[in-house]
Amino acid sequence: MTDRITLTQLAVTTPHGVLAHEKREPQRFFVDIAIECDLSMAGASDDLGQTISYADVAQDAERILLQPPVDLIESLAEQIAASVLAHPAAEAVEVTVHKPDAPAGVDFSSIGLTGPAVTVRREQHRPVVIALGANLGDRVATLASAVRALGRIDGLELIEVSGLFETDPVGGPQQPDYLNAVAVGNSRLSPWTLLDRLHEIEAGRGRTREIRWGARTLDLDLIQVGDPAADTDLHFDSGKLTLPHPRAHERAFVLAPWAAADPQARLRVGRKVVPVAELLRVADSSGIHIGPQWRPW
Ligand SMILES: Nc1ncnc2c1ncn2[C@@H]1O[C@H](COP(=O)(O)OP(=O)(O)OP(=O)(O)O)[C@@H](O)[C@H]1O
Ligand SMILES: Nc1nc2c(c(=O)[nH]1)N=C(CO)CN2
Repeated sequence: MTDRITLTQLAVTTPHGVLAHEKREPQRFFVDIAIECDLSMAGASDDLGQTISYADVAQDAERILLQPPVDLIESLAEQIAASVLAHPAAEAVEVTVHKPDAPAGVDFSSIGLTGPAVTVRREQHRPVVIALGANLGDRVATLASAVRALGRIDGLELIEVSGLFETDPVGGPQQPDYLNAVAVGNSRLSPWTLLDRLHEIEAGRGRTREIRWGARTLDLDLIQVGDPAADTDLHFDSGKLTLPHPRAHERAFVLAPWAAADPQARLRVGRKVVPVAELLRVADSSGIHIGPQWRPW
């Protein structure tokens, strides 16, 4: 991603350093932050909710600099990078912490921002769960080509794809049976960017949206982003995207392939984090059957 939000030379005078006197006597620190994220949606919508507020980033960084003294500017840079990556839209961040007045036993030029500095670059790396479904056309061929397309998304790394499940349609008008599967992986993309990529893959395989829960050549849903067991999962409703997927917890056609792809998987349901295998035990699985064999990747 080439779009960037940058904050340059955030200035804080505060005590940090290895030497005892540095922990008592405040000195100047300057921080540069460059965030890689997709700004096209916010650029089109003029909506702060679709980007990252630079004020939030700056205030978080200042709070980290004002914490009780630490030894290393590496530690400050790492903490600031982590605070930026907590924003859903951040794909990567570069943080530089300058310590121009550091006691190093030598002189640095007095022109410009000189002296020691460290730079760290950290990338987003969130677990993602994607559900696949098809009930029109050559279902196996479409789902296999969708998995290959997922594998080509820059910023998404697939780890496992479940077997196929033949499932009775749930909701909507009378329609053919579905084949369902679930793919799990890791992604550095923002969830909105990833959803856009899923919609492109659907559109490329003849997906149209006329009737809610109607028959479709391909459906790709984003089920979960982040890890609820580590409390790093994203949970919000932004209109265009709700996470986790609001109906996943009760859909055996999602839970069965998900548990097959990742037997340890967990899902946030309201305030609880519940094993997917447990949700599957209580879901109505009467219309779920093992589907045809496949090796999609
Ligand atoms: N987690 C999500 N995954 C996919 N789409 C979502 C999600 N949250 C919200 N949406 C929105 O829902 C809209 C409708 O999606 P879609 O046509 O795939 O629904 P559906 O598959 O018929 O029904 P369901 O949402 O119950 O699975 C999408 O355009 C998308 O913006
Ligand atoms: N069996 C089955 N039923 C559904 C499915 C699906 O993928 N499989 N998807 C729906 C809307 O996403 C609605 N109903």
